[in-house]
Amino acid sequence: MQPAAEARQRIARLSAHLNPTNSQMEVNTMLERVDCRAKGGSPGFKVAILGAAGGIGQPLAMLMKMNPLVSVLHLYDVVNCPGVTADISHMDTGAVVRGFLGQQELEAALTGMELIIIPAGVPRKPGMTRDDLFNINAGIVKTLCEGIAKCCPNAIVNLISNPVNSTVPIAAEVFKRAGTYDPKKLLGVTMLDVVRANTFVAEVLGLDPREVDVPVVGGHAGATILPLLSQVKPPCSFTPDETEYLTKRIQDGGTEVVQAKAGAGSATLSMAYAAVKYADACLRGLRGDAGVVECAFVASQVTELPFFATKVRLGRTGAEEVYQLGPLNEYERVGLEKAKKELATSIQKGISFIKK
Ligand SMILES: NC(=O)c1ccc[n+]([C@@H]2O[C@H](COP(=O)([O-])OP(=O)(O)OC[C@H]3O[C@@H](n4cnc5c(N)ncnc54)[C@H](O)[C@@H]3O)[C@@H](O)[C@H]2O)c1
Ligand SMILES: O=C(O)C[C@H](O)C(=O)O
Repeated sequence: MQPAAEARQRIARLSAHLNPTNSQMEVNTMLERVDCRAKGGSPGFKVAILGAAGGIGQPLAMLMKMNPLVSVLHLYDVVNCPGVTADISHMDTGAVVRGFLGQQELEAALTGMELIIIPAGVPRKPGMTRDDLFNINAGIVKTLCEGIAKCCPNAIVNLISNPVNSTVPIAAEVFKRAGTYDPKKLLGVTMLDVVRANTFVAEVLGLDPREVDVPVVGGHAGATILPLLSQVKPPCSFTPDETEYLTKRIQDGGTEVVQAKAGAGSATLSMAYAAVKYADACLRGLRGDAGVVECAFVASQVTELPFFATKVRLGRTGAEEVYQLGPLNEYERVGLEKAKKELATSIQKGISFIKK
């Protein structure tokens, strides 16, 4: 018997006898991985990037092609995707890359995928807020999520397109309408706020940023970005001036890049880095690794708002545990009230866009 056929039989036997709680879907996923290995691809997960030819999409595609947890990488965009795909596909890493161009190929891009990363949409120019992107990006996210609901309803979705505070509620409403909504699987990516917070705090403390862990909660726009400097690891303290400087710099990190790029877009390279850091955490969770915890904007009961960013534990089914805020100091309590006010409006705007 061929090794692949043997492995298929072994998985089918083992999952039936050893772990009867495995769903048929989980067994199928394991079998697909064996098939992929038999065809020369690496074992791992199937990942699609929607908006793969853009400023974030291209470096994100490159970094995901380098990720050993990825076996199949689908790149989808409405322009320039064949070139990006040809380029990335020459990298001698394990993942098999396929490109998909235009709405007519969206379903093929999505079918069978386990993780979908969405950086599709327009970026800011100087003078704009993230909310100014709503009119264009809301429709893009709606269309892509309708495709996900139809073709890969069980996939984990990492949503990057701005304004995240509204696009996540839009995606949730699309999935609810389609009857496929699983709150654990819809994750708004706020990792760049954490990456920036770690960097800026490390600068002030004179530490290596890799040793620093700053929880950033709330949402992903201006005052809704709330770094919890009282909970920084390793434990440390800041003067009121340092707290004010760091909080403002973290909240305005996106604008700092938009202004420096002077009309040529917003953060792309640091965002691709943050997106891969986050996607890798999701894949480790899917693989069953224990203790994978990162911040994300998710369906939440931590506050009275339906969505909120906090630390979440990522597991086989997505965001399996949403952590509470922990003790806040007075500065953070004031920041939280301000964040919640702005967030409530942005969340409602997203929900109304679908319900109108
Ligand atoms: N969450 C975050 O922390 C964060 C950080 C940076 C940027 N962003 C957001 O990410 C988005 C993308 O930024 P960028 O710099 O890559 O922009 P970009 O314009 O360089 O790239 C966007 C890509 O999306 C594609 N696209 C447009 N409509 C599409 C559709 N219907 N289907 C598939 N692809 C489509 C475009 O063709 C383009 O290639 C923006 O909304 C930006 O604000 C979010
Ligand atoms: O600032 C932006 O518009 C892009 C992104 O949200 C960021 O934080 O860099």
